[in-house]
Amino acid sequence: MSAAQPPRATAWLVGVMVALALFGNYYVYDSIGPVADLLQQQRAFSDSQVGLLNAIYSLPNIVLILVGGVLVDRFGAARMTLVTAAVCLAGAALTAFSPNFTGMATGRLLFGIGAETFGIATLAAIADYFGGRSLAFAMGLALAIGRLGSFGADMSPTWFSAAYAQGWQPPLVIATAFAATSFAASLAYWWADRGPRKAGLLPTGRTAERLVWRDLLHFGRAYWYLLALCVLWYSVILAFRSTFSIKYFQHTHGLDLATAGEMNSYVFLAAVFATPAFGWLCDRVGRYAPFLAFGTLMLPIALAVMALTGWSLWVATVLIGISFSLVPAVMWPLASRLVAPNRFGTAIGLMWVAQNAGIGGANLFAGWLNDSAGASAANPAGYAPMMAFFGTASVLGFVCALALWLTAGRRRHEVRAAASPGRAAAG
Ligand SMILES: N[C@@H](Cc1c[nH]cn1)C(=O)NCC(=O)O
Repeated sequence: MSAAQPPRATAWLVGVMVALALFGNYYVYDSIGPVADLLQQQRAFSDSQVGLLNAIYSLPNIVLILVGGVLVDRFGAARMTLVTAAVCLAGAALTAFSPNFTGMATGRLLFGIGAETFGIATLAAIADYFGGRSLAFAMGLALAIGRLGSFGADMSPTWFSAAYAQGWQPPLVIATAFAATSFAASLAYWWADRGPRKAGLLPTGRTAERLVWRDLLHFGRAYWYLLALCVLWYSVILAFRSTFSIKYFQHTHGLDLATAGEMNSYVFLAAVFATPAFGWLCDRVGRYAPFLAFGTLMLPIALAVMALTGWSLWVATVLIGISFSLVPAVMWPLASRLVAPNRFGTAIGLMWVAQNAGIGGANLFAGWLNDSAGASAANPAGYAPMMAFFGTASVLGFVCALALWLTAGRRRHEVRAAASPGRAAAG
């Protein structure tokens, strides 16, 4: 980090541009769930095909996200944000305008190739401008605006009901317009970044984020618990919330599309406010692992409430909302405490590789389970295997959180790690 920093006003301007770019990107990410039922009715897509439209986002990133991190280090956050936003826009357009499933799937593939590296580039952008001052809060806020995009996608059947009345395509054209907004914001960020970068006010190289291949697997036990938890928790929450939950609410709880989308969206809306608030709270209290364990426990309880009781969907929605706000708010700062600072990039890259494999696999497996059991409005019991799968994975995630707590998350570990980041890895 250079001693001089960009002016605060410039930092916040860049923060706003990056947050806007994330908003559009997360809207597109979550744009498939609301049209899942329409794709089945109008284009006769199976659940496996719908699952594949989201899985194919994750699958290339099992490898590419490692390359993406290196490219961000080499070419800088602004350029990579711009380039990847353009790739995402092309992918969203291809998804919306393709006449067949293969074209749509190719569009989602392209979007996925751009979007995960875009995620790293935007984190790096915030680190460039807020390193050493309000970094966690700024990252929490940017993530929160991204969640607002996910909320918008879920609310879209209500907000853009006329578009949905015309069929599956107009909602995806709207998603393309949001991808264009994301590209425009990335362009504005790239433009605003030129001055401070030329003036030498930004880091010239992020060696701490560079991948060191020979060190790739040399992390402490606690890190591996966190990685396993990241895979299990994100696989359940994203495969369920972003792909199958709206359909599940429609078919098993008798909600119409707009109400099901709204119900799903409240999880994201809660996260908009709660994610930065929980991050702030953990920083104040100085404890992470207990909050993480609590957040992960909420997920299996929510799934059990949905699958096994006749309770209002509100109960499960509140529980998932807590989990979805708390776990990401704690996971990324905790990761920085579990590994040495100069290996943080490698650690996140590896976590996202495994996370993408998990999300892709969970989407495919859940779609296959639904198809095999004939899950539909006429056969709501057919969703039971999918819920059992998600329930089991989320319980295993909680077990990993407990193991992490015992290994490196006791008060003495966390106090020591605060004094010297990365030391908890030894615990
Ligand atoms: N690797 C991303 C996956 C993602 C989730 N939503 C959009 N992309 C990630 O983990 N991001 C952090 C997050 O919690 O959104």
